[in-house]
Amino acid sequence: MTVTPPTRDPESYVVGVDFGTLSGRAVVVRVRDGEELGSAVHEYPHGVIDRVLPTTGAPLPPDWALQHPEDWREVLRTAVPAALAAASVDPAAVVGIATDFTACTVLPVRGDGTPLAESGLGDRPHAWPKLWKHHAAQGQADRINHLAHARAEKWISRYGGRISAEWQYAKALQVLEEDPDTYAVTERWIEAADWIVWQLTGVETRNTCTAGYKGIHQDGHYPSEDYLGALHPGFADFARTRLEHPLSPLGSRAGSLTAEAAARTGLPEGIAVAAGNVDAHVAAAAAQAVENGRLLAVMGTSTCHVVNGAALADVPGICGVVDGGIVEGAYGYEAGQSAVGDIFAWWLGQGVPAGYAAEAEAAGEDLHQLLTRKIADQPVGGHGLVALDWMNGNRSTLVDHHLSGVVVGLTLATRPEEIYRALLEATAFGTRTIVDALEQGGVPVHEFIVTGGLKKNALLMQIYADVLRRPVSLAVSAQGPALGSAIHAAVAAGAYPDVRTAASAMGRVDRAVYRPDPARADAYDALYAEYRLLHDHFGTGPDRQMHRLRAIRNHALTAHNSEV
Ligand SMILES: Nc1ncnc2c1ncn2[C@@H]1O[C@H](COP(=O)(O)OP(=O)(O)O)[C@@H](O)[C@H]1O
Ligand SMILES: O=C(CO)[C@@H](O)[C@@H](O)COP(=O)(O)O
Repeated sequence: MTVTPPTRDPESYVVGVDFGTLSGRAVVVRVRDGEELGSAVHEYPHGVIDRVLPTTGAPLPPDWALQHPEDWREVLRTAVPAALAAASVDPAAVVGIATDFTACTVLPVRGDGTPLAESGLGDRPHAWPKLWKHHAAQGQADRINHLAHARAEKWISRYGGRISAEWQYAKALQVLEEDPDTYAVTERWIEAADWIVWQLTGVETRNTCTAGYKGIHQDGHYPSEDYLGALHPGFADFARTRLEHPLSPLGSRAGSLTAEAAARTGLPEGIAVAAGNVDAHVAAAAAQAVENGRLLAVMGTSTCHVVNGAALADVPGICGVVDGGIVEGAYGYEAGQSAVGDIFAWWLGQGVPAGYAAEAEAAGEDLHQLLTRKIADQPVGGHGLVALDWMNGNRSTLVDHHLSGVVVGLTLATRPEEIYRALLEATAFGTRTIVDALEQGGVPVHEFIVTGGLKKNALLMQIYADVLRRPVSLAVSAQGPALGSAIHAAVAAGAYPDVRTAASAMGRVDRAVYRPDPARADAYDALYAEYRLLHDHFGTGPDRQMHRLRAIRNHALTAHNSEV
C-alpha cells in the first residue's frame, strides 16, 4: 500500500544540497521563513581517493586526492528523497533546488558532460576528478605565479599575489604535462559545482563564484592566450576551448530539472535549478553574513573565510577577491586554512592511547569531546607548547602546500590532550593571521561569525574569541552550506527578488555567543608572538627546511614505488 505523506501545503519548499569532502547533505526548507523540515546525509562510498586508483589498484603518488563522480550522483538518488521523506512534505510543493560543492574540485569531461574517468579512461589517474585537497600540482602553481609576476599580469594581485596549487590552472597544467593524451581528449574542464548542475538541468552552465575564485576570471576575461602559451605551448587555448562559457550569477536560474533528474531525486520535473556555488560562499546567506564586514568562517575539515567589502582591495595572501563572488553588489573576499578539523582528527588517530578510547566510550563521548573536557580548564600556556597549523599546507596567507606541521615544547610530561589543545590554538592563530591580513589590506571586519561542524566545540570557540580579541557569533543552522543553497534555490525559483532579501528572511545568526576574556587574550598575545616566530622562520625565512624534507620524501617514495 502506498502511504501518502501528510502535506503542509499551500506552503512552498526548496531543497539545498551540500557536497562536502566526505559526504553530501540534503535539506528541505520552507521558503517563507527558512525553517529546516528534514535532512539526510549520504557518505561517499569511495570517500577521498588518495592511496590507490579504484579501477586498477595502482598506488597514487604522494599528495594526490581524487573523487568518484558516481558518489556524487548517489547523493541525488539517496539523500534528496530521504530528506523529503524526513520532512514529510509533498514533493509537488517543492519549487526549486540548489547545490554547492567543495572547490576547487574539478574534472575533465567530454563535450556532453561525461566524466573521462567513466568513458574508457578509468585506468588513468589524470582522467579522475581532482578533489580540492589534491596538492600534487605545487610545482605547476609555482610556475604559474612566477610567470604572472614576471609578466606583471594584472589579475595576480586579485589572488593575494599567489594562485594556489588547489585551484583550476595548476591542476589542469599538471594533466597536460603528466598525461598529454588525457588532456588531448578533455573537451571541457569543469568545476564539480557546475558539473552537478549539468546533471540536474542537462545543460552546461558556469557560475561566477568558481569562475572568479578558482578559474581566474576577472573583469570579464580569463588569462590571455599569450600568458597561457608561455606556461606551456599546448596550454595556450586552455581557457578558450575548455572553460569559456557565459557565466550565471549566484542565485540565478541555471535551468529546469530534467525528467531524468526528477526521476532520480523524486522532485517535480521543470522546477528551478540554481546556478552552482561553493560550500563556503553559499553559507554566508544562511548565517546572515552577506552585509559588508561580516566575516563568516566555515569551520569543518578545513576553514574558509569569506567576507564582503564595498571596495576593491588587493590583500596579500588571500585566495581571491571577486566582484559578486558571494553576493551581487559587493566585492567578495575569500581566504582559508587547508586543514582545521582534519588536524584534530589526525591527532586523535595517531596520538591517543587505547585507554582514552575506553574512557570516552564509558562516558558516552567521542575522543574530541573527551580531550576537550580533559584540557578545558588548563590556564592559557599551561602546556608550554606552540604549534603550526600547516599539516595540509598553508592556503592563506602563504599559499604554499609544501609547508608542513610543527609542535614545539614537547617534554616527557606532555599529555595527548595538551597537544590537542595546542593544535586547536594553532588553528586560531592561523585565523588571526588571516583576519589581520584582511584588515591591514583594507577590508574591514566588523563581526566574526562561525558556521560548520566545529562550532559545537565550546572550548574551541572561546579560544577563537580570546585569540582574536573579538566576540564570536554563531550561525544557528547545523547545515550552513545546505541551508545557504536552499536560500539560493528560493531566489532562483522567484520567491525572493535577490539573495540579500532571501537571507534576511531565511538565514539565522546568534550574535556574540562567545566574548573575549581580557586576561586570557593577553596570555594568548604572548603565545601568538611565538607562533609568528615559527611562522616567519619556516614560512617566509631563507631556511627552506620543510621543502627539503618534502623533496627527500617524494624522492624516497618515487624510487620505492618504481621498484615494487
Ligand atoms: N567536538 C569536536 N571538536 C573539534 N573538532 C571536531 C569535533 N567533532 C568533529 N570534529 C572535526 O570536524 C570535522 C568535520 O566537520 P564538518 O563540518 O562536519 O565536515 P565538512 O568540513 O566535511 O563539511 C572533522 O575534521 C572532525 O575531526
Ligand atoms: O576551498 C574551499 C572553498 O573554496 C572548500 O570547498 C574546501 O576547503 C573544502 O571545505 P570543507 O572543509 O570540506 O567544508
